[in-house]
Amino acid sequence: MAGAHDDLTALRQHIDSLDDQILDLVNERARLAEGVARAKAQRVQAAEVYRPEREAEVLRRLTERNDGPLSAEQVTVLFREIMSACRALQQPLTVAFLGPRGTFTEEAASKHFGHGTGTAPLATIGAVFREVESGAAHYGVVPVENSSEGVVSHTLDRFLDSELAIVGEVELRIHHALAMQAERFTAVERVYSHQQGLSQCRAWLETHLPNAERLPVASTAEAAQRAAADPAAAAIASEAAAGLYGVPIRQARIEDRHGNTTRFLVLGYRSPAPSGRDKTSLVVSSANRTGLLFQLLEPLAANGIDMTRIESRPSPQAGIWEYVFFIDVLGHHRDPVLAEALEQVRERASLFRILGSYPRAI
Ligand SMILES: O=C(O)C(=O)C[C@]1(C(=O)O)C=C[C@@H](O)C=C1
Repeated sequence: MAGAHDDLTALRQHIDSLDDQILDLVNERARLAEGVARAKAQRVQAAEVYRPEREAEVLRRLTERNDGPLSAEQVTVLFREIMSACRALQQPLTVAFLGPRGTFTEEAASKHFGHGTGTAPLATIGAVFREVESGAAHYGVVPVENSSEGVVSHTLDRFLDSELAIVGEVELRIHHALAMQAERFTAVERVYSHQQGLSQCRAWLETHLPNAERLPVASTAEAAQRAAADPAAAAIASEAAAGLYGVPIRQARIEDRHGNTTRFLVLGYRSPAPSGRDKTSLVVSSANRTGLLFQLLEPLAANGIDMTRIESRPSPQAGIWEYVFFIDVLGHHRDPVLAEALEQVRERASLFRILGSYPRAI
């Protein structure tokens, strides 16, 4: 036994000595980041602290170099937090998100910006846009689509009358938990969640709570708040929301589909420089005519551009049955081939706006 104890002591001493080195190195890195901030401040043009393209480059380089035992995901989480702390030394940033606290959007904002960034919950998607437009927040995070439930149309529509750019995207695996005060499912008379939460757990609810009333509310976090106040209610929410509002989790991971993922957009003023693996979002429209969509998209196909998404929405200005198309393609709008293809689309469209080029989600 004495041998095992000695081993443990020696291992911990070794860990202590590595921790000392890590601490010194992280502080040395932070001093360099402060130097970067001073260098940026001397340039009139590019004074922005947050550089999504540089952060993406750092994370990609390190995950490629990593050969474990830490996973690529763990390395990403660690280095996002290191950069978040370095960024906070340069300038404290505020990120508005679709609240209240405990929403998946808050989780997406923390995943992307790390915990060194201040976050502010806003009640609606429109309010997140306004908070960034007014300068009250530096950036905003809003949901845009879910892998099982489709697009969040309000987010797309809001871009039609906003000057804001897309500066990033975040993908988050969504795990829903059933949280409630009661210990037995038979005590549950109603289940609260966001409409998407109720839909994403439909089969589970049919099996386990067939008789409970399903009540959609504004967010999964609000559902957790309601379950905290009502002993006959359950909430479908994140484990974080259940913990935050003090509602016991009775079953974790009740979503019907295991790959359930939501994509969020990061809103800001200026979209970043190329990172090498980017996506570009645009909105286009034109007077309705035969073959319109084909004509608008033809330059993308002809130039070998990969389209990852297209959504059509009724145009708010034009007559009925006129549409605007929200399109995502791979590449940065400054890449010569994509720039040429986009120019050809612009010539064919009556409405054409690049919403932003930004690093693909990591
Ligand atoms: O390289 C920069 O521009 C920095 O400001 C440094 C740093 C980093 O910590 O690596 C911090 C903030 C930026 O978003 C990108 C990277």
